[in-house]
Amino acid sequence: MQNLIKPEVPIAMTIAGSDSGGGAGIQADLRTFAFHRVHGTCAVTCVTAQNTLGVTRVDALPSEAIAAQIEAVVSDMRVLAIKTGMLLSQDIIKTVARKIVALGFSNIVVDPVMVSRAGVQLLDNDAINTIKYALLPLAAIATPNRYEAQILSGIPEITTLEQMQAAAQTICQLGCRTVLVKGGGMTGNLRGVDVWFDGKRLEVLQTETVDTTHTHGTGCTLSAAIAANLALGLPLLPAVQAAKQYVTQALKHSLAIGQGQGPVGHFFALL
Ligand SMILES: Nc1ncnc2c1ncn2[C@@H]1O[C@H](COP(=O)(O)OP(=O)(O)OP(=O)(O)O)[C@@H](O)[C@H]1O
Ligand SMILES: Cc1ncc(COP(=O)(O)O)c(N)n1
Repeated sequence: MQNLIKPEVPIAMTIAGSDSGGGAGIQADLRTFAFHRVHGTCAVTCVTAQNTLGVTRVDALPSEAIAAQIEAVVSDMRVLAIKTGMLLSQDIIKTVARKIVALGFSNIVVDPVMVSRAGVQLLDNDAINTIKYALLPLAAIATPNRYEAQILSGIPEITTLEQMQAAAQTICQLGCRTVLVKGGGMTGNLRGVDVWFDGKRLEVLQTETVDTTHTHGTGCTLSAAIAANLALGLPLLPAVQAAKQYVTQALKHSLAIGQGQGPVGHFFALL
């Protein structure tokens, strides 16, 4: 039988939390990597008890356990891109940042998970500052949502395209190579419009607005798809553009499962 997995299959890693409901976090990231034919590895940072209605409990793993997972993978496999997701505590963020520095990785996608789409702050202020000053400067791209962009840029309320663009420019000054301010949480005709900035060039990324409430996991899926595309060798902007197309398709095939916000459909091409 033909061996379908090529020995040179690209490898990516997600450093993120587990979502028991399977819609976001590690579960969404690994499905996204698989869709892109990228071998997915992971370091689990925390375990959430979560479903389509929300999170009922979060348990963090010890920082040493997270560092050991990263070490086990990178000491054995050639990881080409990493994405970070829910890092939960200042201690975990510092551990992950130290590991990234020590390994000298550059294809780092930082999804600065701090505030849910509903606007609920998930991290304390010390942890937020550590993301801002220790992790973001290591990022090839940071992907804040509307609320995270408000915190990172200091713009109190982002409601217009001009404010998204100003936020992207300010966040870039924190030291990340590029930034994508995501517009899933915007309203009206800005819903689903993202702004990308690389220090010089501002791009507005728009596909189509998908009219669905089943949007759980869009942020995780987008950042994982960017990491997969970087592992596949795409330059930054094309990696983001392709990832946005993927999320749009996944949203169009989102799953109306559970009683709340269902997840996006990662494997639409197989349906
Ligand atoms: N209804 C939609 N139609 C089209 N694109 C969307 C829609 N909702 C979100 N997106 C896109 O999904 C991607 C993720 O952005 P979003 O702002 O939803 O991130 P997030 O808030 O981190 O995600 P989550 O809601 O999962 O926490 C962005 O590219 C955004 O434009
Ligand atoms: C474990 C975990 N990580 C991240 C998110 C946010 O996900 P998203 O912003 O994609 O909805 C989540 N709900 N659960």
